[in-house]
Amino acid sequence: MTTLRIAVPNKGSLSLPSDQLLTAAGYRVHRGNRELMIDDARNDVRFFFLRPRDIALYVGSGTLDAGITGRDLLLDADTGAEEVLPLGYSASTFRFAARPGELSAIADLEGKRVATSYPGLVAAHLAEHGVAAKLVRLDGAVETSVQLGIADAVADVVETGTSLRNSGLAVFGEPILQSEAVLIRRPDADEAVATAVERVRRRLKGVLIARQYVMIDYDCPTEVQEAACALTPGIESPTVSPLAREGWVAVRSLVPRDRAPFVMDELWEVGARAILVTPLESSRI
Ligand SMILES: Nc1ncnc2c1ncn2[C@@H]1O[C@H](COP(=O)(O)OP(=O)(O)OP(=O)(O)O)[C@@H](O)[C@H]1O
Ligand SMILES: O=P(O)(O)OC[C@H]1O[C@H](OP(=O)(O)OP(=O)(O)O)[C@H](O)[C@@H]1O
Ligand SMILES: [Mg+2]
Repeated sequence: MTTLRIAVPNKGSLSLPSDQLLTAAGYRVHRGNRELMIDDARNDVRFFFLRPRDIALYVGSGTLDAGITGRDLLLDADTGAEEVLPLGYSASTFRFAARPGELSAIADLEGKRVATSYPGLVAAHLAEHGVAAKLVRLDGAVETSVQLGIADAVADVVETGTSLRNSGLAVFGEPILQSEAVLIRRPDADEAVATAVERVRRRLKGVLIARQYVMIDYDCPTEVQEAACALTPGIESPTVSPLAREGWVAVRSLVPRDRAPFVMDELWEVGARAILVTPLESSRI
């Protein structure tokens, strides 16, 4: 059997949530001594801890089979690695910003200097819009470049907007990209690798579903069963079982965690009783 080779971010905002997700999915990624590589023999996986920016390169070239990185980093590297599952954390928007009022649309960047750590992504976006601008490639703290006079605008990751505000900049134009952590895989994998990557994808997806959903159980009279099930359609379909009590059924379904209190109110109002909500440990859907 082939040992799957998976790249995991070794630092930055992707690192901790990636470790937590993999651990919840049953993998052993704990690095007691900042190891660069860990063998998880039980799962037949070898994890490589790499800079998030480099992960798409390793996976795109087929050196590694799969990895976790940011969608923005994946597109910036443009290596042929494929996104197979959005992971929900390290979410951000990729935006243009300049001094408030100076620029208002992407076309205004014509002939201007744009600082960024994501030159591949920004060059592709500008070319798509037919805008010729000069890219200034920086490693980080991109927001400061306008104040220091080496750029007229920036293109950067925005989460809360605090970094932009602190540098006296404001976003303009349409967002370039919505980013989040993603599971990626190599192109042209053989069947054994493709199957093993699919197993990882299913495990991670199972944890994400368990985090997003809760199990709801309730009893209701058969005459309101349809109305109640409409409130709890589940992912596929609710499970309906007969109750010993004549004219009643028991229903079990998944509901989005943040909707659960509202669904409970609505179920009660249509006549459901004994409504119970239970968290999920994991799932395979
Ligand atoms: N403030 C943030 N909020 C959410 N996601 C972020 C934030 N900063 C960076 N990211 C995401 O993290 C990934 C960038 O990884 P990177 O290695 O740059 O992490 P970092 O936290 O910026 O660490 P560093 O720049 O110190 O290496 C990208 O996918 C980016 O969208
Ligand atoms: O909208 P905000 O909540 O302020 O977050 C966005 C900032 O976070 C990241 O910076 P990071 O701390 O990684 O520093 P860097 O620019 O050196 O990468 C990103 O590059 C932005 O600067
Ligand atoms: Mg950064």
